[in-house]
Amino acid sequence: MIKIYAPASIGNVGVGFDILGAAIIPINGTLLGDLVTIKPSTQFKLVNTGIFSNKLPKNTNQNIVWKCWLKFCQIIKKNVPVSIILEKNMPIGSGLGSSACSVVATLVAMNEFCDKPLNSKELLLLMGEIEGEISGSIHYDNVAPSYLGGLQLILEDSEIISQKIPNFKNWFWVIAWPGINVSTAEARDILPKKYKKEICIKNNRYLAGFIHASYSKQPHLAARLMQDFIAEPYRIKILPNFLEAKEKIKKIGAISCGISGSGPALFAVADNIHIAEEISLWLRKNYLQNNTGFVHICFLDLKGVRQLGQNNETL
Ligand SMILES: Nc1ncnc2c1ncn2[C@@H]1O[C@H](COP(=O)(O)OP(=O)(O)O)[C@@H](O)[C@H]1O
Ligand SMILES: N[C@@H](CCOP(=O)(O)O)C(=O)O
Repeated sequence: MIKIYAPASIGNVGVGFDILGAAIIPINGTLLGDLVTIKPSTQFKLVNTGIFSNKLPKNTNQNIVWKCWLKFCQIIKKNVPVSIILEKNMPIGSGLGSSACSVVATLVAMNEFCDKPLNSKELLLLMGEIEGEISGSIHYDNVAPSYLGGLQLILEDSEIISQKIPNFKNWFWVIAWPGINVSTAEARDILPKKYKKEICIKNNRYLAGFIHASYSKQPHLAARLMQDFIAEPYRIKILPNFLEAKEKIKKIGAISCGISGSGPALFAVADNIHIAEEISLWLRKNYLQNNTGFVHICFLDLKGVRQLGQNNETL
């Protein structure tokens, strides 16, 4: 039996549309991501469990887990009959890389189960391809951090797809999902096809500055540069409470705040636990729209995908 956990992630991280992604884990150590368990079987079987399993497509052939299994078998040119349990703990269309969690956990589990026929670059390419089929275009900013951990800079170079960059150890990442869903494909569709030269230059300057500040250990500069000129101005119209919340969170003391992925989740960064707790409390009272919503204070998850034992301890 192989049991794999893939963590939730924050796509874009404000300044890096489709270029930066961060894997996260609540500071209390609870797992925030999907779990996939694979056992040998005589034919393909998929059982969905977990709090958000009732939101998955009813038809197995529409579950990404099935798509991952099929593509994996096609690539290795072998039919591998398995029984899969998907523990769907991440809400779909939340802005926390829910589909990426399922894709990463399934492909890593299949690869382990088959004694690693694919190397990590081949696996990541496949993860990006499947994520692209769901959201309309390939973007690695959820699958790369969920797979590799930490804060990932997507390079898509001929040799290297993504690399980890330094992070600030005292940053607390508060994430809030209000309990409603936004389709990533739709939130990508509303973005302009073209941007003005000034916006491109400004965006390049801020992103380059953020990477520089991360390497030269300047947290306040890094936080100031975490601004989104590409997606946020267009997505706020589908996230009616976001701007108000951002203003309030900044007043409480967040050093940065933005839309997580394509929303509706948001993230805020605080450089001390007291401010993080105050932000978390305010979000719980004011940003959640129903009792399925949640708020977590997180660290970056530096490990990324991992194998778990029977009792969910990391192996
Ligand atoms: N295992 C799965 N996890 C998440 N989404 C899935 C899964 N299987 C199928 N889907 C479908 O894929 C789409 C994912 O939507 P998307 O908005 O991209 O979610 P997210 O932003 O949370 O990754 C939805 O239409 C959903 O029904
Ligand atoms: N860069 C993507 C990230 C989407 O993340 P998700 O968690 O909303 O799927 C985008 O902004 O479209």
